[in-house]
Amino acid sequence: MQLVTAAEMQKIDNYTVETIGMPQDVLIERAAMAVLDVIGAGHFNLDHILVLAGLGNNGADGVAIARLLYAQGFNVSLQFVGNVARAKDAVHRQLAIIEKYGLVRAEKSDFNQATLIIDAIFGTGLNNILPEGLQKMIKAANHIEKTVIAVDTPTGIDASTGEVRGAALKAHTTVTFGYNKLGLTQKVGGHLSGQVVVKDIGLLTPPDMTFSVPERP
Ligand SMILES: NC(=O)C1=CN([C@@H]2O[C@H](COP(=O)(O)OP(=O)(O)OC[C@H]3O[C@@H](n4cnc5c(N)ncnc54)[C@H](OP(=O)(O)O)[C@@H]3O)[C@@H](O)[C@H]2O)[C@H](O)CC1
Ligand SMILES: [K+]
Repeated sequence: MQLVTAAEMQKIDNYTVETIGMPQDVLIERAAMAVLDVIGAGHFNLDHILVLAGLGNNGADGVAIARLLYAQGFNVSLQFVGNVARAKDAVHRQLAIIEKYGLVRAEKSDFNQATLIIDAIFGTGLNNILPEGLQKMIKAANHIEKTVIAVDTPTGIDASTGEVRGAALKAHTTVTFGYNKLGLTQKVGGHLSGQVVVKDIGLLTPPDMTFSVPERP
């Protein structure tokens, strides 16, 4: 099995989008469908699903996941985490679509109501310690031991090293795309990621790609 760092995954993402020409929104849709596959295959309590979406492409995955769940009739709440004005274009495109679906973003969600939390706040683009407010929210969520499915990486875990950036949301399951991330197998990331499911979403690896981690059997 090949493990990758965040930078290597970014290179693969960019190659697939820029060189191969695969639209980013297609990858985001396939990522969302991959998470629904895992939800469908699991024994999760789906009575009230809370999706936490951030301002990067991880958040775009989360908004797409909320849309797919809503379209299937699930009781799903979507809470945006961060300043939506600073969100990436892919997130704005997904938010515009869910408005047409009639799914209204929740301003403030009560974690206690949720039976399942989908963590789509930060993924491989995490590049700094988490803001204080988010650290507090994560510690509170960990304290009530809600079932969490992490999208690509548990928020707060550095995908390359497994270190915690201030706080990290403990996941029951992590659905990661393309390749398993080194940070999900070591340090705190190795403990907080729960069961890691690697899903193919159509990412192509550059032919001249070199990996910093030797492939494991
Ligand atoms: N790229 C693709 O084709 C696909 C990506 N997938 C998903 O995308 C994420 C990676 O997306 P990216 O936008 O690079 O990163 P994140 O979503 O993790 O978010 C990073 C953004 O958040 C800001 N940021 C980072 N760290 C912090 C922090 N500690 N505090 C506050 N804000 C932070 C950062 O902003 P900067 O201005 O600092 O750069 C980013 O905007 C990947 O994990 C997948 O889930 C698709 O699934 C497949 C296609
Ligand atoms: K995440």
